[in-house]
Amino acid sequence: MEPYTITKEASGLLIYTINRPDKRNAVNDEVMDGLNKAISLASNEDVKALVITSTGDKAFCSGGDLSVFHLLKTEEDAYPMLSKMAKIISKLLLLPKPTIALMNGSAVGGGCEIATACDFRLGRKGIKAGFVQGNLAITTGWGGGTILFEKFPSSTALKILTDGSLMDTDELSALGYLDLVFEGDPYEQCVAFLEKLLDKEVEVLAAYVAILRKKWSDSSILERIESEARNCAILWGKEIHHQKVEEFLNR
Ligand SMILES: CC[C@H](C(=O)O)C(=O)SCCNC(=O)CCNC(=O)[C@H](O)C(C)(C)COP(=O)(O)OP(=O)(O)OC[C@H]1O[C@@H](n2cnc3c(N)ncnc32)[C@H](O)[C@@H]1OP(=O)(O)O
Repeated sequence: MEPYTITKEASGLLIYTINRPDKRNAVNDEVMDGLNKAISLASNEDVKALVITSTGDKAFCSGGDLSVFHLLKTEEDAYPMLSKMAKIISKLLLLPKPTIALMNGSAVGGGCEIATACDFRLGRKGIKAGFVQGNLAITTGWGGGTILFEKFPSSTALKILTDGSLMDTDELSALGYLDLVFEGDPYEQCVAFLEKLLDKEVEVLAAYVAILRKKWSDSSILERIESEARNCAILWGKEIHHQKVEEFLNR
């Protein structure tokens, strides 16, 4: 089974689908590489927006693949993986096209980091989402914390990160984290949400998005994201993190 698919729709949408439902659509190196490829393809002039979603209805993305990444023991082991995905999420954040996280299932850990980097988040009724990294004695490491502080009031972002809890769609909507809570077919709901956007010329969409991207590219956000990855790597190398991951894997 392919770990991801990339499809171009006649509507102008480019759809990146994580296809690892047996692992709750956890991110491994192949998923990272696929996302990087989709982001590059989204720059093509016939693409109006990039949608990130996944297979099944249990999980949008459960973050880093713990069955693989738990083998990374030291800061030096972990940093290359964290920095690789942080660079991809930075590229997603600054993509000169609108981006949509179509959350067909729960988003946990790095799954929330991917969703937070998108311009819009559409969540299926009944899903949950949470930045659980703190429960694993690490922080976000792919840029999600930096971006959350960029997009939300600092007290809201700090509460979400330090709580580390899974929030339901009512809580996520109250925080302004979800732009739509939907029922029914995710793709149909996504197209309906984007109906007016998809009716605009790609140059108009790109020009509006450029205003937003410039705000970030003028700041030091890329350096701040890299610093987040480095600090996460330091925590990653500590024994308490490995104990917490073992607890999950042996639950
Ligand atoms: C890498 C760092 C990155 C970062 O932010 O920097 C991170 O993402 S750190 C956070 C890593 N993610 C997690 O801690 C989430 C772990 N998963 C869960 O909490 C749950 O699985 C959940 C809530 C996503 C779904 O719960 P549900 O009850 O629906 O499913 P199960 O827990 O029974 O899991 C089913 C199946 O999937 C495997 N699985 C789930 N998540 C992961 C994962 N992140 N990596 C690898 N495998 C995962 C789980 O082991 C089960 O497999 P099975 O073989 O059936 O035991």
